[in-house]
Amino acid sequence: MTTKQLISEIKKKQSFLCIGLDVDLNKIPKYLLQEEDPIFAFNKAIIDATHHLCVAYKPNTAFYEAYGIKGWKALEKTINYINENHPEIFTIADAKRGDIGNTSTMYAKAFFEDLSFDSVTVAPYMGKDSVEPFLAFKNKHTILLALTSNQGAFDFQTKEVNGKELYKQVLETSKTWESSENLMYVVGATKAEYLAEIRNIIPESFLLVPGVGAQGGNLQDVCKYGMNDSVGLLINSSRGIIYASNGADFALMAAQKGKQLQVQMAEVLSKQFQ
Ligand SMILES: O=C(O)c1cc(=O)[nH]c(=O)n1[C@@H]1O[C@H](COP(=O)(O)O)[C@@H](O)[C@H]1O
Repeated sequence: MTTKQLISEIKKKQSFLCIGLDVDLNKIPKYLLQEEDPIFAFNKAIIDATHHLCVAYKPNTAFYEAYGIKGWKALEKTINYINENHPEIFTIADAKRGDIGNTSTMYAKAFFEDLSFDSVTVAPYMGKDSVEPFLAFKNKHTILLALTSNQGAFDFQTKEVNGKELYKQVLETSKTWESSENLMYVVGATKAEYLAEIRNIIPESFLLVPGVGAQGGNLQDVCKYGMNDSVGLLINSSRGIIYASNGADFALMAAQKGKQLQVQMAEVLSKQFQ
C-alpha cells in the first residue's frame, strides 16, 4: 500500500486508529479455547467487529511466536484474512527486527513476501546496512524505532552522543538513507512532549504511536504536537481495545472502545482539516 492510499483511507474513515492484535491465550474468553485455532478465532471476531473503525492492524509477532508453529499459523491466517477481506487496511508486522544485510533481507522477505504485510517494525541500532534491505521493497514500509514508549527509552535513546540525543541522530541519519521515503518512525504516546522537536526533523514522515490506553499516553497531546499536513499519525491501542471484555461480548466491547478513540480522532480531523 502507498502512503497516499493510507492517507486517503484515513480521511475516508475519519480515523487514524491502529488496533494491536496482541493475543494472549490467558486473556481471551475461555470458551474460545475449544476452537481449533483460538488465536485466529479471536482475531477474526475482533477484525469483523472493528474494521470500519481503524485504518491499520498491528499483530505483535511475539504473541504468536510464543505459541510456536500454531502461533505462526494463526499469524498467517490473520494477515491473509485481513488482506482478502479488507485490502484497504494497512498492516504492520510488529517484529522489531534488524541484522546484518543478508539476514535483514530474509526478515524482509518473511514479512513482505511470505506474509504480505505492508510494513514491519525495525530496530535501528545495527545501522544503515541493516535497514536498507527492508527499504528496498517497493510500496512496503519500514517503521524504525525512534523514541519508544517504555521507561527504558531513557537508558540510551535520549542520551546525548557528541552533543545530540541518540534518537535525534537516528532520525537525522536514517532520512539520508536510500529509499528513505519508505520510512516511518515509532514514537511512544508517553513521549508526546518530544513530538514538536521530532516533527522539526521529520516533518513529512508517518509516525506509529503506541502507548495510548494501557500505557497512559494521551491522544490529544499526540495529535497537538505530532500531526502534520497529511495527518501523519497512526495511533495504536492493543490491550485497551481487544481486552475490553473477556466474556461473550468481547468483540462488541472492543468495537465500543475502538469507536471511542475513532470519535476523538474524527473530532481532531474536523478541526484540523475543515
Ligand atoms: O513498536 C511498537 O509497536 C511499540 C513500540 C513502543 O515504543 N511501545 C510499544 O508499546 N510498542 C508496541 O505497541 C503495543 C502496545 O500495546 P498496548 O500497551 O497494549 O496498547 C505492543 O505491541 C508493544 O510491543
